[in-house]
Amino acid sequence: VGERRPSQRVIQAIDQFCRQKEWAMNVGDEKGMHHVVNPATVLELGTYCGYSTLITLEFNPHYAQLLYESTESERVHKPKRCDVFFQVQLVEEASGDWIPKMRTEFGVETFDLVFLDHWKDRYLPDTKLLEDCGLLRKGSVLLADNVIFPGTPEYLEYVRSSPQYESQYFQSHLEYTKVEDGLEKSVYLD
Ligand SMILES: CCc1ncnc2c1ncn2[C@@H]1O[C@H](/C=C/CNC(=O)c2cc(-c3ccc(F)cc3)cc(O)c2O)[C@@H](O)[C@H]1O
Ligand SMILES: [Mg+2]
Repeated sequence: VGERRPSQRVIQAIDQFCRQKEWAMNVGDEKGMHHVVNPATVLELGTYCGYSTLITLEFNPHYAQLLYESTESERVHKPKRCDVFFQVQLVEEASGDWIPKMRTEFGVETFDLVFLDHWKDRYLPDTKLLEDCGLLRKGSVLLADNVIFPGTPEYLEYVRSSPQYESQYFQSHLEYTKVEDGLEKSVYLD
């Protein structure tokens, strides 16, 4: 998705390294989102090392630098209005601070897909923030990693009990392991 994200060879190298040498918290090659959605405007919460990305929010400068190096994406501090399709836009800020600015700074009306993979206790507050900022539309998809392990119980309870979402669990395994984990896909019904 987008010619600027790390090449498939980089992804394969990351997977091989994490399987054979040192585990890391990438969504991984088994869970991956390719079989779940086909988005246009994507927000990722928690870049980590840029394994999966389009507009991505990352507040740790070390991880942000990793993405710049691996995708030549421009260092975005004051992002101009831009066509977010097929571009990597990294915002080195906390999601809670920047979600309210998405429309004015990026000209984003609504997101087709939000991939939640940052601190697990931020999934629910950031989802509510996206709703309050009007950044979700009928059909927007929230895709959440780690809903079983490490687990996001409050978020899961919310999207599964709220009449505003149609939720579906895609069972898989914690990246590079045999531990159960999975992705929760929640479609916003508005
Ligand atoms: C403040 C809001 C906010 N704004 C912007 N950036 C933010 C942010 N909050 C966090 N970040 C950045 O996102 C990334 C964090 C990701 C957090 N992910 C897991 O904790 C995780 C853990 C396991 C696991 C743990 C323990 C085990 F034993 C096994 C597996 C497995 C997984 O797949 C996991 O995703 C880092 O780059 C943060 O700098
Ligand atoms: Mg994860």
